[in-house]
Amino acid sequence: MKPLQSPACLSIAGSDCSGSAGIQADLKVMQAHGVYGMSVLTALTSQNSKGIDGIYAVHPILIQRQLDACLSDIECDTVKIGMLPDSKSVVRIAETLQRHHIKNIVMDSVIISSSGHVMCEGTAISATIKFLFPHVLVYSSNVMEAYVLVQRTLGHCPFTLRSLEDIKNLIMIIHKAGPSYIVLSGHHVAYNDNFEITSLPTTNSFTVDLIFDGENFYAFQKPYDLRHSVAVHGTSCSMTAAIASNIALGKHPLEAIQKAMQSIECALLNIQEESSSISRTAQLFSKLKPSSSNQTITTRLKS
Ligand SMILES: Cc1ncc(COP(=O)(O)O)c(N)n1
Repeated sequence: MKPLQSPACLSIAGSDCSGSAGIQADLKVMQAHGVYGMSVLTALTSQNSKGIDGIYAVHPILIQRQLDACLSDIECDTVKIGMLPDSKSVVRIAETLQRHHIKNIVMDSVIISSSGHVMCEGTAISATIKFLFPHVLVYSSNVMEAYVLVQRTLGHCPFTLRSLEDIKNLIMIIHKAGPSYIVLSGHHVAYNDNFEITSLPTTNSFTVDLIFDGENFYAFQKPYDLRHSVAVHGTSCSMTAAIASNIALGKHPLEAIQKAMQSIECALLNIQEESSSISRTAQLFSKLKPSSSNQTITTRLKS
């Protein structure tokens, strides 16, 4: 049988020893998409579904060496970036990705975990905006982290978030900092019929996920569901890894984002059905698209 040439994705992220977020989630999602996954570890964490109790950052030089080891050897179609613990790592990563002419960068801002733990130094956020954002193709975030990012970009957020229009303005500010496509998950923000944010959701309230491509907004409205208002551990990592995998498979960024959103929706529905067990979004990807194939998969080595 002729070997199948597999697209390759590199994840730059922290380790979640419990296997739900970070590098471990990314590799599971890439595998489920039939994409060859590589990993550059930025930090070790001790965590599980209940919370994080330790973070140990990898030295920036070792981060750079991991990157060079992968990128000098294997053709890489997409790079996915997650947890970046400090500014020195950000600068090294930005410099190394440019040196290797990496074009498709998909970024998830890992600022505060779903369990409420701070995941990076404040200076890492500023360095990300300055050194990485100008090269980012797709930036994926939730409303809260996007707000923190805008505060860091401008020194303050010039408006209070009261309506969907305010959220769109937030996205426009981020777009000016570099990313070509922005996807903002709004699962924990409830709107009323006038598209105003409400802190007292009713059965008529709804949520909106937004995509911006530099010209148009694409809004995906769905009923507000209290169960979705609490982020499931590892969902944002899985979403970004799915976008990166879809782009590696040759999809246009808009299609890649929408496909990833649909996969996450399906995964979250499965989680509701499996309410007695621990929810792992990344694991549920394997149910959506089994990657079992007897064919040999090869990666393209650099000459
Ligand atoms: C290594 C690592 N990277 C990212 C997250 C964020 O994921 P979540 O917000 O779902 O906890 C995490 N908890 N751990």
